[in-house]
Amino acid sequence: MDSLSTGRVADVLARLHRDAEAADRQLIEAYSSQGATQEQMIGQILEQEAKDLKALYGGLAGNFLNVTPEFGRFCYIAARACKATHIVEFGTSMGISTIYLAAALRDNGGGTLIGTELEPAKAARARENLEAAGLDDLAEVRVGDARETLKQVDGGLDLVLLDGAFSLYLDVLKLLEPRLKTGALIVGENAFEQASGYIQYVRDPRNGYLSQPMAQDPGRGNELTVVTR
Ligand SMILES: C[S@@+](CC[C@H](N)C(=O)[O-])C[C@H]1O[C@@H](n2cnc3c(N)ncnc32)[C@H](O)[C@@H]1O
Repeated sequence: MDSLSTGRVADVLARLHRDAEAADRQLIEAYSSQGATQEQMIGQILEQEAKDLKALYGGLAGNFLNVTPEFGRFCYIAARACKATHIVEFGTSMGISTIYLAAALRDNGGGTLIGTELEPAKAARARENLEAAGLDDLAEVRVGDARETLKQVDGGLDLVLLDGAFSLYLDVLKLLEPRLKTGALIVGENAFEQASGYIQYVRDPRNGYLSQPMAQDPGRGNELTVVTR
């Protein structure tokens, strides 16, 4: 049996998805009531990130902004399929995606996950949630800007999840690039074409990747990339 279907991990994830829905409801309603197109919303977020990224995410410190259960399961399946033992996650928040990925490490027989989160209070909650799920021995959550916290990462990465500030995906990828194994998977959530040049970079095969949008949740910027070099 896998850890997602039953037991402690399944219970903690069910509780966290409920908590997340309650905590983020107002924010989601506020965005949808603006009547803005998705393009406009992405544009607004990118503008805010460019102006003051720390203030933007500081203002969202009480929000989960989490992956959906379907996307979380996709991350688990991807990590199981490539028998991942070394994972990095950009954008840990309260640890929901971290739990899906750490559960895959556990079911793969062990490994290490490095997560990174700008907001100290969120990182602390992520650690508590990992502990509640019995996965804290597999995951380290680094506090601070990923452009600093991910400078020291060992090689041999099997999988990277990019789910932080939209405008930083290319910077974070470039930082991790020398540590990626051939065949490693990079899962991008909210990897939008108008942000950072990330999509253009990974879709150019000359850069050593093969990449395409995922069919899941179209419009949410889900991109699956494999390292081909
Ligand atoms: C979309 S949420 C991540 C959700 C999480 N992956 C989950 O499924 O529960 C993005 C997170 O990235 C964090 N973040 C934004 N910019 C960051 C940066 N430069 N370094 C580290 N974390 C950052 C934000 O504080 C926010 O909590």
